[in-house]
This record gives sequence, C-alpha cells and structure tokens, in this order.
Amino acid sequence: MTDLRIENLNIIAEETIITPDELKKQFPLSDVATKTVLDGQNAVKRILHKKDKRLLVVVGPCSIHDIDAAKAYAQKLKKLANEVSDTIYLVMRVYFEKPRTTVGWQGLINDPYLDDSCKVEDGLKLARELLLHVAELGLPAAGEALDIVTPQYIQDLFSWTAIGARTTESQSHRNMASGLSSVVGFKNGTKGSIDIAINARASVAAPHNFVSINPEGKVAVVKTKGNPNSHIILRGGKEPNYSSKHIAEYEADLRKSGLEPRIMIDCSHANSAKKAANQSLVLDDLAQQISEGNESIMGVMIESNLEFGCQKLTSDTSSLKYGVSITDECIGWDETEKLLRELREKLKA
Ligand SMILES: O=C[C@H](O)[C@H](O)COP(=O)(O)O
Ligand SMILES: C=C(OP(=O)(O)O)C(=O)O
Repeated sequence: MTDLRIENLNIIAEETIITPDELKKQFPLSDVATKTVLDGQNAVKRILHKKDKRLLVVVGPCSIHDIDAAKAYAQKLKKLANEVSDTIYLVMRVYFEKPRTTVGWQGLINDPYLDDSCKVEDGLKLARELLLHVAELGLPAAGEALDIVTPQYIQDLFSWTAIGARTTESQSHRNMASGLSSVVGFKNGTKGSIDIAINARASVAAPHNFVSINPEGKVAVVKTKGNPNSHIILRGGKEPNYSSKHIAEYEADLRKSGLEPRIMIDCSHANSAKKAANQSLVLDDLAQQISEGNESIMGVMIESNLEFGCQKLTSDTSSLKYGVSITDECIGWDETEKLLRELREKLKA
C-alpha cells in the first residue's frame, strides 16, 4: 500500500521532558549562588563599559564531559581567581553545548552519557547541578547559548554568554540573546567575517518577538526589550585575527557602525590553529598590545583543562583519560596558572 503520510517522515520519536520551573525547583538557587551570579554579571558589565579596568578572562575546558573533573578544575580556578583579582576578572568556561562542523558529540546536555543515548533531561539536571556547585564556590560561569530553548533551564547561573561563530548570523540566536540578562559576546564567523558580529551587536540591542517556551514549558511568544551589553569576539577565520593591525581595523569598523569598540580575543580556535600550545603566543601578543595602550581589548578567552591536549571520544568511555578534553585541545592546569600569573604581572607593569 502507498504510504500517504506527508509529515513527520523523518521523526523517530518525541519525548516530553521536565519543565524549566520543575528543574529549578529540584535545583534551586541558593543565596550564595544568587550573589555570585549577580556580582559576576555586574562585574562583567562594568568591565564592558570601562568602569572596571580589569581584564575579563574567560577560561576553562572546551567542553564539560566529566562533572568530577569540572568540579576539581573549578576549585583550582577559584583560588587563582582570588590571587589575580586585582588586575584580572576570571570567569570559568562551563560549556555544555557544542556546535559541530559536521557531526559529533554535541555536549553534556545533549548526550550526558557520551554514548548517543541523548538523555537530555539528565543532561539538564547535571548541567544545573554543576553550575550551582560552581556558583556556590563564588566563581562566575560562562557558557555558549547554542540551543535556543535551554537558556530557560540554566541561564540564571551564567555571568557571561557567548554566541558561537556558526550562529552569530542566526536570527533565532540574536532574538534569544536580546533577552539575556548577561553581557553577550558574538564571535566572528568561521571564515573570519567580522561584519556578522558587528551586525549582531546592532540587532541584539533592539527589541524582538519570537516563539520559545515559558517557565511552565508552554509555547510562548517572548517579547524582549533588547540587550544593551554586547561585544565582539575575535576567534580567527581563514587566518588569525588578533594582530594590532586587525584590531585597529575592527575598532574603526565598530566606530563606523556607531558602536563602542569593545573586543574580546579568543586565544584558541582559528587564532591558535587549534593547537593549544599556540594559545600562549596569542596571549603574549595581547598583553603587549594592552601595555602599548590598546583600550578596546576588554577580555580574552583561553581553553584550558586539568591536563594538556585532547583525546578522541570512543565507544569505550571507561578508557577516557581524566581531565583531558574530548573536543578541542586545551592547555593544562600548570600552564594555565603560569600564564595567568605572568599576565597579571605584565598588566600591573
Ligand atoms: O570549540 C569546539 C569546536 O571547535 C567546535 O565545536 C567545532 O568542532 P568540530 O570541528 O570538531 O566539529
Ligand atoms: C565552539 C566554540 O567556538 P567557535 O564558535 O569560535 O568555533 C567554542 O568556543 O567552544
């Protein structure tokens, strides 16, 4: 018999999950966590608007795949954050959502057991529990908002948010980011286009209306008033784009668009040719530019983990090495500590 179906031809299953309100009831914000996020959001806003002269450093694993390792990393980072806090404001990269060039593991929320079982509800619970743990240490957290619905579940625990290179030009992401309470950074495109990040800044500052879900999990039209707190992130494209020549050009582009030139530089991705060992070269160059008087560099991003490098995710997850990234290469903890202490000395000088 002819199959007469005209929709859902490619859908295998649909499963309803916990609502944002229910998840927040299970993992409520404590007073300490609330204070961490509020202080974190405000500190980043002050840095963005030049009311705080410190350099914002977003540092941490390329992706979180092991909760215990992430907690151990957060513990170390909190100590270092206190040590360098006179010149550097540290925010931990707690990235749960990974965009892929083609296909691959899409992060802890999408697939928490790393085995394609894709237990998203468990992923959301693990993510919220870890974010609460980090906030209760007094450490602010940074995330990439890749999925446009999951912010309803966890965004109250982030002090800074990125929109990635593959989604900066997306209307849905700009709509969603216009409603975020934190500062939002827009990456340049994977091929190096800066105009999409500049346009995203203009877009995100404006009010938007879009379909999403509300805290009770019902489909809702969300109306935003626009997010006035944004900046661009240089992550390299066909080639690195952090040199003083590149930065001067982008400062001029931002000014031409009527935007304050506020720029974060990602030491990883195409700026390091995805080689973790190159991140220190980028950081050195930026420290030099700042000491020579550059005032638009407001932040840097570093991909760092407990251990150097990366490892392939295989079906035998029990063979994974502790503290090693399963996505992009990261620098290890010892180097992270050394680089940030040196950066502090250079900035002080
Ligand atoms: O930061 C992570 C990766 O660069 C990004 O998710 C793309 O990864 P892929 O090219 O390995 O898919
Ligand atoms: C995916 C990331 O970066 P980009 O969007 O620049 O590729 C990231 O920072 O994890």
